[in-house]
Amino acid sequence: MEERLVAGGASADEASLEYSLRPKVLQEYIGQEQVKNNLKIFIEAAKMRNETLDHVLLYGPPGLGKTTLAAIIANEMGVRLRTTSGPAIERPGDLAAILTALEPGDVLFIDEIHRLPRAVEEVLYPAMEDYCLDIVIGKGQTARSIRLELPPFTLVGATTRAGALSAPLRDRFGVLSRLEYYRPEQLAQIVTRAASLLEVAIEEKAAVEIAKRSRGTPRIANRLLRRVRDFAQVKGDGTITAVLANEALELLQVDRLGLDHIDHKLLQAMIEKFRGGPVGVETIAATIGEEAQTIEDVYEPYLLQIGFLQRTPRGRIVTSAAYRHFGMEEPK
Ligand SMILES: Nc1ncnc2c1ncn2[C@@H]1O[C@H](COP(=O)(O)OP(=O)(O)OP(=O)(O)O)[C@@H](O)[C@H]1O
Ligand SMILES: [Mg+2]
Repeated sequence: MEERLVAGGASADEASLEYSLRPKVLQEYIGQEQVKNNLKIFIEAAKMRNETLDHVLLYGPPGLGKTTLAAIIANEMGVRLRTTSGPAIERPGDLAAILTALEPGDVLFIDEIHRLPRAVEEVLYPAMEDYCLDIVIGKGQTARSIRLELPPFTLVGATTRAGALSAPLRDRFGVLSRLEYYRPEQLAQIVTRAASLLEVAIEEKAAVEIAKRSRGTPRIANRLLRRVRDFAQVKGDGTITAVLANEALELLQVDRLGLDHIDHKLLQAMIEKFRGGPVGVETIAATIGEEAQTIEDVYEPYLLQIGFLQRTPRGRIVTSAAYRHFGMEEPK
């Protein structure tokens, strides 16, 4: 897969910068009103009762703020955050080590929780339900199981693929929160906030322009902002004006809906080779030389979201809106 400016996932060198732009409290977290309001109530109630917060599952596309929210939850609860991820926990023993090191009330954040091995998942069930750990000691005839008490803790799981989570695991979360793509006006607010943290002046119209091209995703908004800032520093006096923003985004080849050359390639292949479909994902994948899974997980969600693609039992269809965007005639 090639590197994309409008990819939802984080690039390798982005982590530390993202960290500095992360809101630390719910109040600073823009958008996702429903998720925020729910969490606010659960957090307040748990604090009033002096209990740990119920386990929380955060799911939604990459870059929408799951990791950010996990840190906010720990912060608002006034407890420590321990972070790990599904692929990092290979054996039940790895999880046991993490769980027994927790202190009462801690938030344990497991990113990409759908990638936990099944054997590890099974250790997690009683830990989530009863704060205990069943471990087997010895082998064969002499093997026996002992039960270890754990401190009460809150598990916050994050996943981009809620469907890939097993039902028993999903059922053990008390709070399930789905993050939605952000509206342009919310993204403009996020851009303005990030600009002030980066200490760069930006015109409101420029923030709106960046927001429109950010595919509903704060991570992309912040990334475009940094690229436009570089441009404004070199070409202007440092202030990001609407004119400079537009010029930069044009050069970066992100169109006014945030589509890049990969989206264009995919849609155009469907239009030119298959008269706009219906065409199966496997066939599209073979045509543009990509994995079907990548198309489903990475390329397609935003195109479906803005109504440029439609999913049907017979395959994907390019919609009239997409034809209009490219200024192309739709076949009868
Ligand atoms: N609601 C928000 N308000 C302001 N900034 C946000 C918000 N949500 C996300 N961001 C910004 O977007 C960036 C990406 O967010 P985050 O890393 O939390 O996404 P994620 O959902 O965990 O992505 P992934 O699925 O790749 O792990 C962060 O640096 C943060 O600054
Ligand atoms: Mg994350």
